Amino acid sequence: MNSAIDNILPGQPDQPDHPCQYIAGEWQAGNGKAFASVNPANGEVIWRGKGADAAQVNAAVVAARAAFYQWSDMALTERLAIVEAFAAQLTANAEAMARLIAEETGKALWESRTEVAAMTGKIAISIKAHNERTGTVENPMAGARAFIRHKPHGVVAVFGPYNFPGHLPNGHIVPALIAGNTVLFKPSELTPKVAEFTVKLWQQAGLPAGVINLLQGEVETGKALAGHPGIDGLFFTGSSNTGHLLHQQYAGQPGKILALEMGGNNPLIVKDVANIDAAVHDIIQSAFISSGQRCTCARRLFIKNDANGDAILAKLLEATAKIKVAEPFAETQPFYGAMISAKAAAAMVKAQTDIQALGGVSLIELTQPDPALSFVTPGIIDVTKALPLPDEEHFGPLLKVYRYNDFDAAIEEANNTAFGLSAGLLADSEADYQHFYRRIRAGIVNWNKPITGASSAAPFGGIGASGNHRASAYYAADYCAYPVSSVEASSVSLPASLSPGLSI
Ligand SMILES: NC(=O)c1ccc[n+]([C@@H]2O[C@H](COP(=O)([O-])OP(=O)(O)OC[C@H]3O[C@@H](n4cnc5c(N)ncnc54)[C@H](O)[C@@H]3O)[C@@H](O)[C@H]2O)c1
Ligand SMILES: O=CCC[C@H](NC(=O)CCC(=O)O)C(=O)O
Repeated sequence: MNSAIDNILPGQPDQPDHPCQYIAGEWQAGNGKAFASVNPANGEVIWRGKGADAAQVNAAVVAARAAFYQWSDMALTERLAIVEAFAAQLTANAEAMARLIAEETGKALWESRTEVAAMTGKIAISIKAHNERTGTVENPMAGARAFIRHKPHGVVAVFGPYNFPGHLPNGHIVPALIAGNTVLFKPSELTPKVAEFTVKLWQQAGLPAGVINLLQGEVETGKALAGHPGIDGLFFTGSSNTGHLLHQQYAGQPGKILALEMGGNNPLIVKDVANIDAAVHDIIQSAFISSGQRCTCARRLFIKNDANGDAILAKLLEATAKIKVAEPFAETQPFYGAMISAKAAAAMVKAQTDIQALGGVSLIELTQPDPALSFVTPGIIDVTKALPLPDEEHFGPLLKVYRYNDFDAAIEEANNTAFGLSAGLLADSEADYQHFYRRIRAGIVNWNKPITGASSAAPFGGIGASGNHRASAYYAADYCAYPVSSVEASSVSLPASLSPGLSI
């Protein structure tokens, strides 16, 4: 196989019918609806293709099923050699992948590079997690051997979001393959180009035909895959709305494993912090990184109604006004680039207008300078007098500020959400943190650190409307395999004494 990068780059806009589906080890054109990927920073179409129709979804499920025994029967070391070859492909093509992510998502190049690093880092972490969490244990037993082992589910579907088109699907795909599953990958329709490149790297790594299948397309493709009776599990990262639909769809099917990684309406409380610049840094990293397009981003900031709170807010406004927002490839890199689409940017402007109508007072107005493009400047809005607000995730750089007098009341309001992904406290007092930790309900709880930038070496997931108790990242190993308990002896033998009432 030729590893020259020209041979593995994804399709271009002048190839509307290019083979963008990868089924049974063959690239083929989609037979479904045409769709396109747009560079959000300049509005140019960068990729065109046709979605997979129901017959292609079925063919991919059949291919994944056919490949399952070959893949799961392989020695773990053999599977790992291929997964590590994928890591090597990623490393060799890291800059191309980072540029693609920046081009397709609008994410600043510096940050896109960190996404690729997270993808590569995922390999060693997933191998460690597989061995640690789903390895083999032998327990002592007289006259036999007792084992705890783990088996792959079979054929699993992976659904990815647009905001980390490489790293987050990779966070399901890598542990699923290590465990011995075969995979059907349905990426976001907003980022098909990154998905195509990723799967080409798997192909280059020597993954056997059918072990990974790529099904590109819009919502119809997603529905056809999620509803296909031939899959054994579905690992989803995306919005809470879609996750809830899938949860309903999977009701009454206890035999299928469903892992849902969804959004949040994440709180960050600030209380009595001496280092105001550091607090402001952590607030900005929490609220505005990736133009606020991270599931972990702080959406609600609770600031104490005192002189310290006033000083932190004043500095926050000053620093936010200076945040550089620009083209992802700008020579002097911006803090963040474009949002995913002009439509998403306009939705943030509308969210702000709606909150203003409910009594919110903008301290810094979020703006979309050019309605044809996807750039938005960060906004901060005081909602203290606008409560109660709808409990929604606004997936962009709009931070809602609540001024509070009482710490417990602030924690109560922080918990006043159906979501429960990330939460944080910036405070100098450890006793305050211990109290906060005991009361707050979230899957990620940080103290004096940003609430974004979670480690792949830790579990990553939320409660409530944020997830279904199947945390990803380090704990992804858990949902990629099921435990099997075995008692084994090399021959049958009569026990030394028979149970009462039995004679043989
Ligand atoms: N908890 C996490 O780990 C995490 C990480 C990243 C993003 N997110 C969340 O993801 C969201 C942003 O991503 P998004 O807008 O791409 O999510 P989305 O829910 O719109 O799409 C996710 C995937 O689901 C597919 N899909 C959409 N509707 C479907 C349906 N009815 N049936 C089957 N498939 C369907 C899409 O094509 C896509 O592949 C935000 O809410 C964010 O908080 C969560
Ligand atoms: O947008 C949501 C993901 C945000 C990101 N989380 C991770 O990268 C989790 C780690 C992993 O899955 O390996 C963040 O916390 O910024």
